[in-house]
Amino acid sequence: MLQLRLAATLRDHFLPTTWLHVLFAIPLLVGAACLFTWLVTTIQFRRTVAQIRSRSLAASATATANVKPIAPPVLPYVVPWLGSALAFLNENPGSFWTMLRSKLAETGASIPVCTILLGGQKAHVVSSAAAVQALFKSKHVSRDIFNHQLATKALGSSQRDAEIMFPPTITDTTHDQRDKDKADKADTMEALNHEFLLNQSAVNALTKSFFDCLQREFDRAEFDHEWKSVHLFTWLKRVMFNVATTAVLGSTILKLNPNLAEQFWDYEAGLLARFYGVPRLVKPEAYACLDVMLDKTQEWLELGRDQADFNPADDPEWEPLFGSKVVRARHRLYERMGLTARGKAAFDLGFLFGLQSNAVPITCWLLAHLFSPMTPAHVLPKIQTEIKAAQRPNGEIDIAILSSQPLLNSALHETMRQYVDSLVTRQLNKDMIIDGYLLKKNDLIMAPSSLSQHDPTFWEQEDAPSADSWYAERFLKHDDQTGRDYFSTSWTAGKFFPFGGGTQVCPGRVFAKQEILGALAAILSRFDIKFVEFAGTDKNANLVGLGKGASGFPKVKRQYAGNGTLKMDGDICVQIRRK
Ligand code: HEM
Repeated sequence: MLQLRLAATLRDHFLPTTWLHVLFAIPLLVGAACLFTWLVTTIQFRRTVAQIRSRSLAASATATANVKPIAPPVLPYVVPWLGSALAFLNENPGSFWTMLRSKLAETGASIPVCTILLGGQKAHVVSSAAAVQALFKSKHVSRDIFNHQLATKALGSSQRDAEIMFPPTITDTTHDQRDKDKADKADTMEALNHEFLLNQSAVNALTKSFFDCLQREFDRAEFDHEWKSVHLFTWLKRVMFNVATTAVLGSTILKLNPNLAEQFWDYEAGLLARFYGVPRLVKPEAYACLDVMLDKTQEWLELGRDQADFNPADDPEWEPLFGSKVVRARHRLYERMGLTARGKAAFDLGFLFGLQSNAVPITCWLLAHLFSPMTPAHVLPKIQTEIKAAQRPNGEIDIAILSSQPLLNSALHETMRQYVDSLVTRQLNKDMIIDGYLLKKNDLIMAPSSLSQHDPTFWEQEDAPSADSWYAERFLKHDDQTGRDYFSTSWTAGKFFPFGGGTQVCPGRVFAKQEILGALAAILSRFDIKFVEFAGTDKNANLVGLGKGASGFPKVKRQYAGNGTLKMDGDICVQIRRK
């Protein structure tokens, strides 16, 4: 009634009849198109689910898995072409995957692969252990499109530099081609990462530099033998960032840009907004520091070029200008590749992202849980005992012993399970069958860590605590013969992959574990720390006390799905003194 009256008023006073019809027809048509899309996609979804159900009944009746592959169900959507893009692009961490999980659970069928439409692009989301493992093993997937988009949109490189840095992956090759590829591979980033990041002696050298710098920072810290109140993570986040940067990239980059630590967390928080092409107007903060950081990084690279220090004669484990061997090797490779100065700076910042964006927040979350009054009281003392067992008589930490401590490892892996939110994304270079589903060439395939790492049907087996809660002992198994607990992840294959998987699994994973455990051990062995209360930020971004109750425990910051480890919104206030 109201609409009709409004139409009559508009017609009589303002608009000619034809315009009025158009004005009212547009929203009606859009609404009808959306309703139609929702109906069609819902019917299609239900039909595929029914097919999946009858397929699994047939398979179990004949006791064979030999069933004809079908296309996965497509999650119903309302807006044509856009599909689930708007829901996917929300900044409430984990919510899209929780919605997807409950939609699939409602069907009552087991659906290990489901397709979502993201702005015209089909993406197959895999969640069963078998499907994720098949993805990691496949030789017919690559990260080419993802890498190019990352380089040009998120890191700020030119198209040309992105093409040089990420040449197209060749997956179907002849014998000759394969031999040629092998020879070419010797001079790639992958080979470089193996030599300078994954090789155990390289990792140990990086860890040693990290420890040396940490030692100096801790000696410099303004803590005495008297108790002092501090917000632990505000202090630690900066210390760890500067120490890891110095150990890996050298101290000069920080001298040239003393605000790198602050700029970095804005750059980091905006990475996926830039990657998804969210306009500057909508999210100016995501772009604000990119140019400044690129300029400063370029300045640092130019200093190196002038001083010709990419190739120091004795290639030391560490020197101030470019830090570690891995960074100097990267710069020599950039030169051979012919990257522009801007491109080199963009990829160095990308490397800094890899180095910092997960290890620092994981260390903070781990400490937050260890000091939280909600964590059972035996956990922290047990971890302190394990750290003590790894201390040499002179107080130094033996990293090999530290890395083999069961509870410490379990707590670290539980923290990664809980907080790493990465989106392993590949494109299909060929039609592929995964876990009985037919996936088409050129589609995307995604393994969201959050979906698998929070799956209650897997993590809550044998009465284990809720998949959404932090449980220090989750990765401990009991050995009846020795009567001891040991740490194990072998039972989690395909369900726990904080470092991604396949040929592009994180090359920094070995160093990351040593760095996090080493930082934790160094803090707990050098300082006495007493938990006072949780802290949160008020409207003016000042830290305020929130008491000791569960509601004060730090929240996760808003971020897009897959932006790496969730960032902490909050802190803990502690009393600290030197031992
Ligand atoms: C807890 C700490 C860390 C986590 C959870 C983590 C996670 C990841 C993930 C999920 C990927 C993508 C893998 C894929 O697509 O399958 C990745 C890539 C990468 N990470 Fe890490 N990472 C961590 C620490 C580090 C550290 C300390 C470094 C550097 C020393 C590093 C360097 C890199 C690099 C260079 C890549 C890109 C590799 C490529 O392009 O193929 N990461 N990381």
